[in-house]
Amino acid sequence: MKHAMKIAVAADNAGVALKNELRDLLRADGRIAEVRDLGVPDAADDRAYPLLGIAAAEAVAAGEVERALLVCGTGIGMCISANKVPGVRATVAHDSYSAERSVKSNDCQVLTMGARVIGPELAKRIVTEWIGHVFDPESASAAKVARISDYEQA
Ligand SMILES: O=C(CO)[C@H](O)COP(=O)(O)O
Repeated sequence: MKHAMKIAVAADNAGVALKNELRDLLRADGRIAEVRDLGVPDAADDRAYPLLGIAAAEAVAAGEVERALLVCGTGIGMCISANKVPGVRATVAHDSYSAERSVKSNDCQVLTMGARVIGPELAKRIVTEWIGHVFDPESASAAKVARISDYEQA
């Protein structure tokens, strides 16, 4: 049987509506074993994006989940925050090709999006595709990604 992925989702109050839509989409996707919602639950919760983004990235780094999907207003703050966690590679992407290459070229475990940048239907399509992409450790990209890890560990 194919391994079913675990994924964390999180957002600040600017991204929570889109995060909740994407969470529900992922929960209905048979390729996902578990969708862990780290919050915020609704727009009344004004916790700042770094708290949520770092918590999700730490879950990735700890191996509790394979991937994380993070939403804020632009996706940028979540991306910066997640990338501060050692071992985590996060990208903001609002197009199909970038989301695909973030996995295949860069072995990114974290995708971030901006709810003030992208509409829900396009975001859903990109996320559905993103889940299907896998990094090939035998690919020519692997040595390049390893250089990033080497720098981080030096
Ligand atoms: O988009 C955000 C961070 O990148 C966040 O949702 C809003 O941040 P703010 O503009 O600093 O309020």
